[in-house]
Amino acid sequence: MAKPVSIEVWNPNGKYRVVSTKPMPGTRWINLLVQQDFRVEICTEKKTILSVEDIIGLIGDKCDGVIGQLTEDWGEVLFSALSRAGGKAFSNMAVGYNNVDVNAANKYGVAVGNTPGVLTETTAELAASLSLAAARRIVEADEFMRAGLYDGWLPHLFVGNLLKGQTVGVIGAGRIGSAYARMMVEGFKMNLIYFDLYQATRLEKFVTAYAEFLKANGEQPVTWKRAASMDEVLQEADLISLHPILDKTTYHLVNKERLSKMKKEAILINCSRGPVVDEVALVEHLRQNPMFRVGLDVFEDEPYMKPGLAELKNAIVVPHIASASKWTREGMATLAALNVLGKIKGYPVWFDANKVEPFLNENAPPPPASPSIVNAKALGLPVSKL
Ligand SMILES: NC(=O)c1ccc[n+]([C@@H]2O[C@H](COP(=O)([O-])OP(=O)(O)OC[C@H]3O[C@@H](n4cnc5c(N)ncnc54)[C@H](O)[C@@H]3O)[C@@H](O)[C@H]2O)c1
Ligand SMILES: O=C(O)[C@H](O)CO
Repeated sequence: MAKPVSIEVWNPNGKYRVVSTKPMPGTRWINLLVQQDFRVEICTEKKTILSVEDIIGLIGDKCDGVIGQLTEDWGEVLFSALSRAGGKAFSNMAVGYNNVDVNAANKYGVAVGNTPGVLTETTAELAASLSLAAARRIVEADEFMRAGLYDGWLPHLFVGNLLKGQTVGVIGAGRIGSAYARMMVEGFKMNLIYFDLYQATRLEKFVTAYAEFLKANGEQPVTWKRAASMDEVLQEADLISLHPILDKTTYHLVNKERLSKMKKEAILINCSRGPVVDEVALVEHLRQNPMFRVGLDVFEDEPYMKPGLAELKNAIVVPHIASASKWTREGMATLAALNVLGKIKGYPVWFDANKVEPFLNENAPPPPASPSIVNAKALGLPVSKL
């Protein structure tokens, strides 16, 4: 028997019932649902990570849709509970959906939404921040100052790496990986090497055009290369940032063997998902190679870190905040709510999940569509022609 959980209710007499497993930033997402006759229930439980049992309690006997979080285990048990309650729609408030068993959702005919398009630049900016912080040893230097250890300028004090002219490696050059690559190439004039299963044509065109611009201005042009293998990136790059999705093919993509292929003074950044890196092997590698540095936003067993990581000076660790800008988080909440709203109202799926601007315009009603449903094809859902 599921325990009762505390909730906040908006529009108690609404025709449709939608549950959000967490309070989400902004109020637009609530207003949009309320305007369309939805009763909105928001779980206000203090506990950060809700269990499957907690969520079954929230779903109850009648529930049309749920907005959930990447910390929750959306599998067979939850989708069957949602389906029994008459539910048709679920949306993660996240672009990544490795916490969702999409096959189970398909089995119960539940649409699964995610929130691409609003996280790209914000997440890439955090990866760039970690890159600079690691290259210039900013966290170590900050701790040193606060500890009262600074007693005057010294030629060797906190010497780090110059990024200009070095090579940035991107593994997974999709939306975020490409945005990060552009920032590092354009901002710091780094050369690019990337590995992805698909060609990043727009990124390649951008770097080519930027190289021509630099050359025309009498500056050293930047270069780019699509690597034939991931190992090529590991061997050649001075700074490597991981941006693939997490699935069976990317689990422990960076392991002991691959770490050993990287330059001794390389920097590794992970703003994708923790299990993409074998964190035990990483801790050992950081111990053995004090000049190797990492910047991590995500961890293998979140919210925990593997033993030893927290003590290492050559690691910068932040708590999964890559998407934490106000605009992005409010946008994620809006897109997640509209995914669920659209499916329940019988709207089609938006024609391009990467072009979500019309849904974010606060001065106009959103298009009558679900912005991004990952199993639209499997469920045979119609696509908007707008
Ligand atoms: N830390 C955070 O807060 C945060 C924020 C946003 C996204 N993310 C994570 O970042 C991921 C990527 O987001 P995105 O919007 O750029 O997605 P995306 O789908 O646009 O890009 C992912 C890229 O990874 C590539 N890829 C897949 N398997 C690969 C493999 N085996 N080797 C190399 N490349 C591979 C794909 O071809 C694709 O180009 C999300 O799935 C999510 O897990 C994390
Ligand atoms: O996948 C996502 O959207 C992120 O991890 C949230 O920050």
